[in-house]
Amino acid sequence: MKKAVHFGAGNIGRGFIGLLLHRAGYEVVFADVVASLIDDINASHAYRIIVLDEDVQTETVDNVRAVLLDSAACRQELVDAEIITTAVGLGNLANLAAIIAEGLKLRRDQNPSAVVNIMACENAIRATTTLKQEILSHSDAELTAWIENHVGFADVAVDRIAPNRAGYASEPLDAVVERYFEWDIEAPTLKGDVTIPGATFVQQLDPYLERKLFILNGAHATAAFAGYRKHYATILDAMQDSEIANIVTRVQHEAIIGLVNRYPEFNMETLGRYAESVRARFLNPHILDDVARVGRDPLRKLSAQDRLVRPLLLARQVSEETPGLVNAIALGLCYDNPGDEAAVQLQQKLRDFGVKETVTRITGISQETILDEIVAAFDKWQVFA
Ligand SMILES: NC(=O)C1=CN([C@@H]2O[C@H](COP(=O)(O)OP(=O)(O)OC[C@H]3O[C@@H](n4cnc5c(N)ncnc54)[C@H](O)[C@@H]3O)[C@@H](O)[C@H]2O)C=CC1
Ligand SMILES: O=P(O)(O)OC[C@H]1O[C@](O)(CO)[C@@H](O)[C@@H]1O
Repeated sequence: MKKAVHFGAGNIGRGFIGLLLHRAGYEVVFADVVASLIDDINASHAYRIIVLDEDVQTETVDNVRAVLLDSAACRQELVDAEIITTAVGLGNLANLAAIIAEGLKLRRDQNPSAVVNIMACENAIRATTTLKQEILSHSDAELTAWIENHVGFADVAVDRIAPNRAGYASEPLDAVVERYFEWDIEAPTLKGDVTIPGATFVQQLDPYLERKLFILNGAHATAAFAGYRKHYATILDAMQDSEIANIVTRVQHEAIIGLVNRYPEFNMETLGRYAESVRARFLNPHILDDVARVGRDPLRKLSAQDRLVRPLLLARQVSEETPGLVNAIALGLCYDNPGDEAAVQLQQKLRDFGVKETVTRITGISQETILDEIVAAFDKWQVFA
């Protein structure tokens, strides 16, 4: 039976990537850093997916195993895997790279002719390319040459809201998800034949990736930051506040202006419909998604290449004003959740450097006009402190 190794047995790993690989006929081996999770998976070799929609449906994923990340078993699993995927969080990819490089070295020695494909299913621009660079930094010239010939690195966009168990889960491994999903895979960089029913194979990923990261994740982050500021617990609560819903819609509209200018295949109407469908997903009454989960790691979400700053700069190429994205970035700066390490660091930066200097340090934005707009919006949101 063909085998896939998936790093990160968390919400999206179990609830989406593991599921589609299982449906595609792979035995899925999860690799994770949490020992109790490994034990649970190896005790049952199966888990449930709970799909939250008007009717709640369940599906069982079986034939799964798990290994601890930094173990000999983990490296050995890579020797005969056909697919290697990750969903560990962008910041954790570097921790995987040395282990994957070591596993690929074993593979070169034990199974040299078979090809394998790697896909990093993280919310970021071209995370697989980032992972490839990290892996190659742990490889000598000989291994690098073998990797270039035998390992495909396909960038992907993955879209399915998989919240933190949302009240419906009763077993430790239950994964709760919305019904909608989309997994776009950039086909030209794959090695050999890859068939994953339900995935979409595309020639050029950028339009798909940016559409998803800006119109969905950017809007979601906005709802989370605004929701936290106005003391709501969930995205659903936040989206039912008309002021927040308007800002979210505005953020999407501005992102669309930039995307339509950048990609000839897009137009305002189709992206407008996409944005509307995304807002409907945020309003799914069965999904109780914590604003803290969706807003997690504001330093990453406010960085130059991520879901708010990049669309702002794209929109500013064609529009003089972007009040939605300016507000979203200001709300991100206001995110002072003491339970979020990056938020704590962000608040320290604000104290150390002031608002304007902090924005430049985090986002890379240096244009005075935009900085002044963000500072003004930040000041305005202090009323909800
Ligand atoms: N939850 C969602 O709806 C979606 C998440 N994503 C992306 O997927 C990634 C994971 O997100 P979630 O599943 O929500 O997070 P999560 O926190 O539920 O799962 C992450 C898993 O990775 C494990 N992990 C952390 N560092 C690791 C390492 N170095 N090696 C192996 N395992 C490690 C954790 O123990 C955890 O089990 C993120 O990049 C996120 O942006 C993408 C689309 C949807
Ligand atoms: O996983 P991140 O990048 O921290 O951001 C959370 C976002 O990811 C998702 O979990 C999946 O795209 C969204 O629900 C949310 O917008």
